[in-house]
Amino acid sequence: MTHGPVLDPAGRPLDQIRLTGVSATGHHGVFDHERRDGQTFVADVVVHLDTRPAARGDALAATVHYGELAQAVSDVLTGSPADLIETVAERIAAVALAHPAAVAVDVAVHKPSAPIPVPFDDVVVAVRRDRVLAPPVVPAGDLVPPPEADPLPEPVPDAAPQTVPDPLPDPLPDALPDPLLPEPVTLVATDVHAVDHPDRPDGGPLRADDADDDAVVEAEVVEDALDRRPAEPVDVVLAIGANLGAAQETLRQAVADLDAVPGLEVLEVSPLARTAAVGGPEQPDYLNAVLLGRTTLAPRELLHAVQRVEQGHGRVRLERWGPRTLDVDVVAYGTVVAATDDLELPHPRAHQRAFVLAPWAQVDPHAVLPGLGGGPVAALAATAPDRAGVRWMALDWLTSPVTVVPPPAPGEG
Ligand SMILES: Nc1ncnc2c1ncn2[C@@H]1O[C@H](COP(=O)(O)OP(=O)(O)OP(=O)(O)O)[C@@H](O)[C@H]1O
Ligand SMILES: Nc1nc2c(c(=O)[nH]1)N=C(CO)CN2
Repeated sequence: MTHGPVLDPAGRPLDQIRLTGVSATGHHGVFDHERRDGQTFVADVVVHLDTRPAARGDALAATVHYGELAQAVSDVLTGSPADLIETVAERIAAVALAHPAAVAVDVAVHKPSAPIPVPFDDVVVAVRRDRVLAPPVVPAGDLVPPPEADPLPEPVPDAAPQTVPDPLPDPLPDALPDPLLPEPVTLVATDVHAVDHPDRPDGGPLRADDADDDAVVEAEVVEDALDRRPAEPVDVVLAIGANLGAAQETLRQAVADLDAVPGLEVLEVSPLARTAAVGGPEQPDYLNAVLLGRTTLAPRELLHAVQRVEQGHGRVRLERWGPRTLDVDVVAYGTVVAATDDLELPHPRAHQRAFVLAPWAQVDPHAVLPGLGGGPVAALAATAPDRAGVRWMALDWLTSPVTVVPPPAPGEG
């Protein structure tokens, strides 16, 4: 394989477990005869890891069991047919990275009998994947049991510059227009002032006495800059998650529901991640995804719109961080930084949540989370405390006719 070493955080090459020449008959390919007749596929896998913890305790559990790895690789080769050996390579990478000790993996898939009309020796697709540049597919067939909660080796975002996406973002456009607020502004508490309100017939400031005369006005109408619509559409990032019911189907529907919100357009949808629940009670794994969109709604209007979508899917709030049919968070609204009683931007916990950051980095590798604690999303994903809980990503989850990730079973995870 032509990839160089993967380095540890101190810049030293990591150890490797090399498994070469695993061969099996598979049915991958775009031609009917390939699907029908099958042919030989061969895989080479190099797992990059620190083998010292295993050697220190002479403990198989602390390393990657090469026998199990070989079986899993063979299962992918013989498993559900894919058109491309690129897809097969990603599935194998996903299997290898399911081992908590694996920091990165090189996979080569050979197809020596490929239907190529000229004499040739071999054709190979070779990929390197790690926990930042994660495989965008789930392995075919059953999920490998989730890894035990062993401590992960230290992340190596700085250590493998040849493979990990550049943690420095592309320069931000100079004039990232923030039509709402001239500069990123921190609103420390609800900042009460009247603003022009788009819903008021005269467009003027909304006042408490705008309410129906017969209605009992119990609360003062309090508005702040987060109620103001932007002069131009603003880029937004939404995170969706679910771990109750038919989670994948709910998330698919939620994407459609959000796109149907007047004033909100969904532009990109991340791969679907299966993630261990973070915080709260014992609960099933989540399915999570991130949507990139554009809105003409005010931030608080957007919050209320996403909350209506949650409610439409039977969301009930019983306990903090409890299981839910659907959660939709506003992760970022342009570059606005604000903290009010009901809305914080960016979302106050987004910077530490791999279940948000990892899918976001997949759909936008150069994304930057604004605000204090923000930074390049791919780099934040690589160090987020729950990064080991991000188990699989499925690329085609919106369109695939079948469930690409088995719905989490109650108590599982
Ligand atoms: N950026 C934001 N996106 C969504 N909700 C927010 C945001 N900032 C503040 N909130 C407030 O958080 C409240 C609780 O939201 P929710 O019930 O979805 O929390 P949660 O999903 O259990 O936990 P977490 O907020 O940690 O994701 C909402 O009623 C909302 O007013
Ligand atoms: N894996 C995962 N864990 C969570 C999630 C979530 O979406 N995914 N949402 C939470 C509250 O929003 C709390 N914990």
